[in-house]
Amino acid sequence: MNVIKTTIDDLVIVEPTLFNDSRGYFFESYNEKKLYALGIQTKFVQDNQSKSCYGVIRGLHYQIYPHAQSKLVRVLSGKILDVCVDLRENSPSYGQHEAIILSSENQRQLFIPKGFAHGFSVLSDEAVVLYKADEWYHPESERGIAFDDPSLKIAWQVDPDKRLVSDKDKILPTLEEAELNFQNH
Ligand SMILES: Cc1cn([C@H]2C[C@H](O)[C@@H](COP(=O)(O)OP(=O)(O)O[C@H]3O[C@H](C)C(=O)[C@H](O)[C@H]3O)O2)c(=O)[nH]c1=O
Repeated sequence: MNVIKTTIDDLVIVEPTLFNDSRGYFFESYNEKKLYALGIQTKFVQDNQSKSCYGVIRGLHYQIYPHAQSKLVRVLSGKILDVCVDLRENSPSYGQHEAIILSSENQRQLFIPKGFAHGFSVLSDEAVVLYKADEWYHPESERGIAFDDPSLKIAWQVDPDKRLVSDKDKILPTLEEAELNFQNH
């Protein structure tokens, strides 16, 4: 297992070690001790899983303090473009985003610290996404930013005619309008 830095501090790709043989493959999909040794010292408390068809865009979502969540995202089947927007106050990359391909082919995982809005688009016919969170779901603290906020310039890589977004996500505010309030007081 190793980590790969991205263009945004603290947002890292986790690459598990795969053991391939004539039967198929095996890998440790989660190992708290090895993640700690790699600097991801997070105690996760909840697993989420969603299935989506091609063209779905979920996000951009986050929970505000004190329920802000770190996440560890992976793809059980299919392929997604995982997008994280840095909302951390005073971050040199505030408002910037990373877009990373996660798939059941590359078996890459993405560690997303607190302070990011998270979303993904589905690039395969279907994708099943599993992600761990280090804070429980707290609906009153849920916030979001419009996936198509022009200031973010996110290229979701899906056919606009086949885009499928929830009614809730269609009316999210832009980054400029959003309530942030992540900071650890
Ligand atoms: C997030 C969540 C949702 N729910 C319920 C609430 C709704 O009745 C139903 C679907 O929720 P929602 O439409 O918010 O699901 P997504 O659009 O996939 O939301 C997720 O999308 C992006 C990619 C994220 O990173 C977030 O973790 C999460 O917000 O599940 C729960 O019961 N527990 C939960 O932790």
